[in-house]
Amino acid sequence: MLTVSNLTIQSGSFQLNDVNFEVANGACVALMGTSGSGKTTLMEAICGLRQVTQGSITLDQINITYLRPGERQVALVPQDNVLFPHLTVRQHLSFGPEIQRWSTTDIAKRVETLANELGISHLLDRKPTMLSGGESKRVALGRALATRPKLLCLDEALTGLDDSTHSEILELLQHTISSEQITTLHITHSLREAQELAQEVIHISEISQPLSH
Ligand SMILES: Nc1ncnc2c1ncn2[C@@H]1O[C@H](COP(=O)(O)OP(=O)(O)OP(=O)(O)O)[C@@H](O)[C@H]1O
Repeated sequence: MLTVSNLTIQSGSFQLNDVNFEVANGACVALMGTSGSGKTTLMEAICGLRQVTQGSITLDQINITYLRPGERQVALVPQDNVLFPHLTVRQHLSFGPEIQRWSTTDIAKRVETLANELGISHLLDRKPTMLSGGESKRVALGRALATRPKLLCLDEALTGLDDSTHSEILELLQHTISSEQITTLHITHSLREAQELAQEVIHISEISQPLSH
């Protein structure tokens, strides 16, 4: 379970005050709110990419507030995927497990499982420039899930896809979240998308104190 308690984040002149919410194990919560209300700032703090000034973030009862990003077991899929241009799809899927020094056999097994689950087995030797938007999204998701993180953070990860690719990736996410049994926090501006993917929709204005600039 993800528990965010009394969290305050200062980012330049922007402040997010006293944020409180939970995501139950294996559940998907959609985080909504107006543009500039601090959704990405909050997600980045959970991932360890922004410092917090007060409060705590716990994941399965472990206080991760001050851990380095790589120690948190939290994975992020940003809107623009940010794939590594020089790495193949296989290398993207192996990236996290290699950093965590998994055995070669375990890495090969995990890559095979994920590639099957995400429908990218035929793309394993390609580099990002040879992938479509939907294929790139599958790879970004695979890279995020490779080390079996406890929490998956999706920051407008479905924005910018054409209608049919959007439906295809939404379905894939529903399937993957349930088969990997992963706790998920999903930022979106689409209520329909939020309702289709998440069991609960929360608005940042409801879980924080009024913003001050
Ligand atoms: N590095 C920074 N320094 C100062 N202010 C920043 C910085 N990054 C973001 N902000 C400001 O912080 C506020 C929150 O931004 P954030 O990206 O978290 O909002 P958001 O809710 O995710 O917006 P959107 O829905 O448009 O993506 C905005 O007012 C933004 O201008």
